Amino acid sequence: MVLSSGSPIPAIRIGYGEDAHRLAAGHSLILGGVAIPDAALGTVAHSDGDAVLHAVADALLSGLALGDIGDYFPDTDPLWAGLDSRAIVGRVLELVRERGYAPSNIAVVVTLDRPKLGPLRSQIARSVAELLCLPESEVGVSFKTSEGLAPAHVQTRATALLTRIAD
Ligand SMILES: Nc1ccn([C@@H]2O[C@H](COP(=O)(O)O)[C@@H](O)[C@H]2O)c(=O)n1
Ligand SMILES: C[C@@]1(CO)OP(=O)(O)OP(=O)(O)OC[C@H]1O
Repeated sequence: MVLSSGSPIPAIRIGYGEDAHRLAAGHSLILGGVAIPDAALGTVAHSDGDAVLHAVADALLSGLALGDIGDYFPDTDPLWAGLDSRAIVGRVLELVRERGYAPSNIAVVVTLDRPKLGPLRSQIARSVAELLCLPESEVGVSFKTSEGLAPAHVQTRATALLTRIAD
């Protein structure tokens, strides 16, 4: 199979996504589909504010030049208020598969000062992996602090490797 340009359809494609949310008291903190216990601050967002899943979804979309989640779930649409971000990933996975690709592995970096997330690494990786129908071993999750530079802020970055599964 070739593209209209005459180039072969790529067997693998790389995607990259980011997200950031302000943190405030009285909001929940959900990362990768996991509700973080004992978080003093949570994300201020239109949806459930899951910055890990937003970055992962954007990474998948960008790998196929399909825009970003705001194109599919505008934050001006009341329909998406409080949206469970697992639904965003589910829809994005459908779009990826419709184009003949599937995610092979994902790497996520979360920059957050508190709480310490290391003890939840496996739970978050497993949750993201389940959403993408991947083994846990294919989802890498790293945590960083901002060294106190952004204590009321969560920042996420994700890369996705997409592999062609159909012509
Ligand atoms: N919310 C976080 C942030 C970081 N960690 C872990 O702490 C270690 C040191 O982080 P630095 O930003 O100071 O390099 C690192 O091993 C992180 O995994 C964490 O568990 N939770
Ligand atoms: C998820 C959406 C839609 O509810 O809103 P937010 O929760 O504010 O999150 P953001 O990362 O700004 O992505 C835009 C929107 O698609």
